[in-house]
Amino acid sequence: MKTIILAGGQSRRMGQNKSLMKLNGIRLIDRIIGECLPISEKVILVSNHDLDDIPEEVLIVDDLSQFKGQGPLVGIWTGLTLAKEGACLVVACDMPFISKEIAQQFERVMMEKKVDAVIPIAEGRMHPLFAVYHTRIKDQVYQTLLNGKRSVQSMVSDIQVEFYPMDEHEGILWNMNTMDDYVQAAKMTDRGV
Ligand SMILES: Nc1nc2c(ncn2[C@@H]2O[C@H](COP(=O)(O)OP(=O)(O)OP(=O)(O)O)[C@@H](O)[C@H]2O)c(=O)[nH]1
Repeated sequence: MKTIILAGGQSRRMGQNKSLMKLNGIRLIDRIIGECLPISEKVILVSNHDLDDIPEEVLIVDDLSQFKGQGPLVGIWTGLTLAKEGACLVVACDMPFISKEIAQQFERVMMEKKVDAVIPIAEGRMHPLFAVYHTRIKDQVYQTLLNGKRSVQSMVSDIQVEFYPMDEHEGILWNMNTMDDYVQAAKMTDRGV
């Protein structure tokens, strides 16, 4: 499996680049790369920002196309295009507690059910920014962007999706948008920030 890490957002609600904030002394982006590298034949980091000290095996790119910076769906399309073939784990850089074992589970389900995507669902809400997508949907994603739609949810209705229930592991899907979220995330780790 390949991995696409989305880190090209503006972090307006946080007021600073979320991917560089530290938990347990480790930048969020490094936590995510560290979790994904062992299960990935290739890691594509779609960032739009200057990032230092990223492992050399990670491919760092900006969003491709005229839609650069217009949301996570643009980053997904960029990653799927560069990945070329096969299953791709998509991960947002603001999800500190993602699990490589669960990601591998998504991939297994994709193979078994022969679907375009496996997306976790918890308490009735889907979490499309920690999910596995097949590269074969990239033209549909581009068409969604051309149609003026930017939400990942709007693309999901056009593809074959298997939803993966995660009510018991909801913490894995937790994401950080605000300073309050960051304080809470720090409490959930051993040594805080
Ligand atoms: N490549 C890429 N990633 C993006 C883009 N917009 C958001 N992301 C990433 O998608 C994930 C979810 O982003 P959001 O929290 O919705 O948006 P954000 O811009 O980071 O934050 P806000 O400005 O507070 O909405 C994060 O990992 C972002 O870095 C984009 O235009 N391109």
